[in-house]
Amino acid sequence: MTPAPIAVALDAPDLETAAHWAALVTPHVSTVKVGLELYMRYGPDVIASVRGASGVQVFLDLKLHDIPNTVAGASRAVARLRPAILTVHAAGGPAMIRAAVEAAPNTMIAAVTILTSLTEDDLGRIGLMGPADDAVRRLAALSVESGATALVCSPHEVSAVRAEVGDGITLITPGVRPTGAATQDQARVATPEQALADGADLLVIGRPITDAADPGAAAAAIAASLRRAT
Ligand SMILES: O=C(O)c1cc(=O)[nH]c(=O)n1[C@@H]1O[C@H](COP(=O)(O)O)[C@@H](O)[C@H]1O
Repeated sequence: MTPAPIAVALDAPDLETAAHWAALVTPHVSTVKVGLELYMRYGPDVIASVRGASGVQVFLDLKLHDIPNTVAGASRAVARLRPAILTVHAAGGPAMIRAAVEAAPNTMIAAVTILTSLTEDDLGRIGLMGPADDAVRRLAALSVESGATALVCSPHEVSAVRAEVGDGITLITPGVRPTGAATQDQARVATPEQALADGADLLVIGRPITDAADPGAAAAAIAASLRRAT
C-alpha cells in the first residue's frame, strides 16, 4: 500500500523515543519530521537515526529566519544531510528565501507563512496585517516568487493558497486534528480529511499520533481514513 501523505512530527525528548516512533509509523506514512526539539539536542546525528533502515523521507523543520548570508550558510550545512524538505520563515523576506533555495538545490525549501498556533488577535499584536487568510496569501506569493517550491500554512488557508500559487507548489499543513482530538496549542485546525480535500499535499501530524498508546496503529488509522475519503 502506498504510504499516506503524512509527515509525523517526531517532537520527542530523546533520540531513542524518536527512532522508535519513526520505526512504528514508517510503514504507514511517507515522511517523518525532525524539529527544533530533537535537532537542538542531538544535531545532525538525529537524521540518520530516524531515517533508519527504511530510508523514509526526512523533513527537517528548523524554521530558519536570519539575514540571507547566515541562512545560506545554515542551509548549506544541513543540505549534506539530504533532508527532502527544509523550512524557513517566509517573513525572513525574498532575499533570505532565495539564499536558502540556492544554497540547498537538492532540498525542497518550504516557506512557513503564518504559524498555525497564531490567532487573528495575535496577528494584530505582532503588527502583521490580517486577516490570516490575506497575510498567508501575501507571504505565499512572495515565497514562490523567491524560489520556494513548498509552503506551510494552516488547513484554513490551503484552498486560498492553492488558488494563489497553482498546482506546481507543494502545500504542507500542520494544525491537523482527527475529529474529537484535542486542539492543544494549535489555533487554526481542521481534520486530516478536510485538509486533504481542500488541497494539501502533505499533512503534518504530531501529538495525535505520538501521544497515542500505539503510534503505529494511530498512524495506520489516519492513513486508512484518508484512503476512504479519496
Ligand atoms: O513548520 C511546521 O511544521 C509547523 C508550522 C506551523 O505553522 N505550525 C506547526 O505546528 N508546525 C509544526 O507541526 C507540528 C505540529 O505538531 P502537533 O501539533 O503535535 O500535531 C510541530 O512539530 C510544529 O513545529
